[in-house]
Amino acid sequence: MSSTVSAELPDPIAKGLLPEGFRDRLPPRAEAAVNLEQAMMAAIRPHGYERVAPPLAEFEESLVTRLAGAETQDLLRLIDPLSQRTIALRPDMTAQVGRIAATRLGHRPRPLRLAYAGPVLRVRKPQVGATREALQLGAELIGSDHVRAVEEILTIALEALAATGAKDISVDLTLPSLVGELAEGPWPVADLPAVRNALDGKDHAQLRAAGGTAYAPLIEAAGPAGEALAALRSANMGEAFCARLDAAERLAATASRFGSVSLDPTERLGFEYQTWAGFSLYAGGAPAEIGRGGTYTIRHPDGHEEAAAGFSLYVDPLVEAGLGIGASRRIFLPLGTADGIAQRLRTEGWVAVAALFEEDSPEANACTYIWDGEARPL
Ligand SMILES: N[C@@H](Cc1c[nH]c[nH+]1)C(=O)O
Repeated sequence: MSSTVSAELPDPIAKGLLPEGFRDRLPPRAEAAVNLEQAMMAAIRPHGYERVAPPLAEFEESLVTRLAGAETQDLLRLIDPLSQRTIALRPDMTAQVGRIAATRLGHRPRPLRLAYAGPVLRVRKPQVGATREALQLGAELIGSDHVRAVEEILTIALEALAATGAKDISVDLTLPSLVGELAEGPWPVADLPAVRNALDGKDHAQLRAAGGTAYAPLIEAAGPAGEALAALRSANMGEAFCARLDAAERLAATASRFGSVSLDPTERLGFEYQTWAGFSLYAGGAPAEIGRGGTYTIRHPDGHEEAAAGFSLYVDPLVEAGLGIGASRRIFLPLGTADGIAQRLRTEGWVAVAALFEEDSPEANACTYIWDGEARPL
């Protein structure tokens, strides 16, 4: 967190008063979070994404089984006294949107474009400094994971981020399913988990020991997108993977309109259910990742699977970067201010605080103007 922000904003976490990782959003953070949510949703809506509002909790199994590849995660579970079944608080809204798309909106033509915003809750903190309760918002395009669908999703995510006033935007691209597909195709290995671990640590010696020497070029091919893609192209993955690299190049080109782009083809942390494409978004001054997205697969009740692409953005890191704090002009109206003045000023965009008692003061109400027949700066 930058020093200017921490000087302006009181400490977000009330230690000991709330469980670890939970917070009260105080002024001006609470308002900033709402402003940022509105700015981002306003950027998403004109692309045709209709809002859905799934519930805060639902049956555990539907949260964990809806998306193919999603690992059983730690969920905050409770027994519902009414149904006597285990329900869980949502850690992420994408699976809920997947459930809605596969069931109640299963009859709607594809692609189906849905947007959402609301709190999510994780049992563990995802990153240093991050909270367990987060305000998540996003958009999901259901019915395709074509590169064009991902280009649309990535563009909207970045437009939404830019709409908050965020500066120094950067995008990390990843290819979450690449290693698994190479293992099933041109580069077979005996112990895939060991190879994945070595790639996570970018550890050449461990990679050799795991029998994954063929994968060494993937460690080198991480960095600025242009160079990383060139390195991947010379890694001899075979014809079948050329189209994948062309697609990654298109995504890099899309993202480069908004900021700097890097590629790490083996990054998988936080991409448990994403398939061929994944991305993380960052902005200057924000202490944590702002969002993530990519392609994934929804399981329908009849067993068939449907491709989708989407993104989620998290509001709190942007608040920590000092964004969303509206510069409202606050005016103090002393006792006896004529009727109608307050209302007029408020419709003109002022925050007008009316005195209740003689001893009320502009200072105590954080006002920088006072009304004395006109708005006078203090
Ligand atoms: N919900 C995912 C991101 C995502 C949305 N759609 C696809 N992926 C997350 O927050 O990490």
